[in-house]
Amino acid sequence: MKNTADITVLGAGSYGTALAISLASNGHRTMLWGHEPEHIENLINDKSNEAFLPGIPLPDLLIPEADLATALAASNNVLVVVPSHVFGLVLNQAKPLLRKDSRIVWATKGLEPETGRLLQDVAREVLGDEYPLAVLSGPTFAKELAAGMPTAISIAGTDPQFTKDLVELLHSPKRLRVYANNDFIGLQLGGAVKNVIAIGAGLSDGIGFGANARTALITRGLVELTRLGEAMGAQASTFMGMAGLGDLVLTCTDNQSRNRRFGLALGKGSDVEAAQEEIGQVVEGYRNTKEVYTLAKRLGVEMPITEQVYQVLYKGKSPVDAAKELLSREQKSETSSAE
Ligand SMILES: NC(=O)C1=CN([C@@H]2O[C@H](COP(=O)(O)OP(=O)(O)OC[C@H]3O[C@@H](n4cnc5c(N)ncnc54)[C@H](OP(=O)(O)O)[C@@H]3O)[C@@H](O)[C@H]2O)C=CC1
Ligand SMILES: O=C(CO)COP(=O)(O)O
Repeated sequence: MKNTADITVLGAGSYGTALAISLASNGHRTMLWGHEPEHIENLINDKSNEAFLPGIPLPDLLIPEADLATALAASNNVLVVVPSHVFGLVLNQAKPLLRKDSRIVWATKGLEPETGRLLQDVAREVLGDEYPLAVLSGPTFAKELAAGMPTAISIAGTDPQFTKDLVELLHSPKRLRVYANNDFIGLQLGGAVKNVIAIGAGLSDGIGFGANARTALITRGLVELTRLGEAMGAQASTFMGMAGLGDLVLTCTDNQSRNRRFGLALGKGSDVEAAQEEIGQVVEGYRNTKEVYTLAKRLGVEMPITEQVYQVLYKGKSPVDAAKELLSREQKSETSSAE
């Protein structure tokens, strides 16, 4: 009993801990693995994750664990919540330790660094075809989820039984509403592209533009995301849900979003390094902008907001010039799908 769990979470940062708190609060024994033994020691001693979610108590059913083998042996349900740039690395570490009946779900939002591949492709390459896979995506700030504030999220995967079991584990009538979705690609893509658009919204607000500009960025960001999604085989309707419109509105409008705060700092004149340092946690959109931009170019998909965010982050363009360029684009029809 001591070393068994209903689910194991890999990644003891803000979101991994928030999801583990949520699962344990639902009455499920939840093991939370982190790669830094000292950090895990602190979780055990403090009964909270002071580094990432200060002041929020860890439920008794949440068991911090520093040994990856122990964590993976404890349960067949494995929820990966590490940043996208170490997603492949962590899966490679996990692979020899997985159980035969392991099932893998991730809440990581992003694409593989450099290649821009979806995380499902990384998972398949590392783990082969035998393990059921799933993804969680949607508008969920870790702090609110951990505090038990009402939240809704979407889930999709390769195996209907796994998806159903995950809904059972995560769903809570009081705190967390979980929507099953059948668009595995769309949910992954929504979580990656919204990071880029949130940086764009932050840039716009940082420059001093107002609600009109922010809302236009959200709306046209949704159009870009949908275009890219359709080119990759996702369903357009997915992007009107939690993982599209939902996450865009959340991260483009609220300063809990690190991507938005990163954009804000740049719009106010900080350089990339200083802005990242100021935030001190993962800013997925920084890397993801390059990957989404490259992916869009490869597929011939027009993504003007992503293109301008890319120019600011990687080509030294000033945020004001990027905004001017977006505004001075040729006239378009809003209703034509090609525009
Ligand atoms: N926070 C949020 O509100 C939400 C986050 N997400 C997504 O969840 C993912 C994780 O983000 P989040 O928890 O917020 O990030 P944080 O920056 O809060 O935490 C990241 C955690 O990952 C750990 N980590 C880094 N490298 C490794 C590694 N090689 N092996 C194991 N662990 C590692 C970090 O450890 P260390 O501190 O030692 O580097 C840290 O504990 C991201 O893809 C993010 O987009 C999705 C929805 C909401
Ligand atoms: O994904 C998130 C909310 O859904 C968290 O957003 P940030 O990574 O921008 O903080």
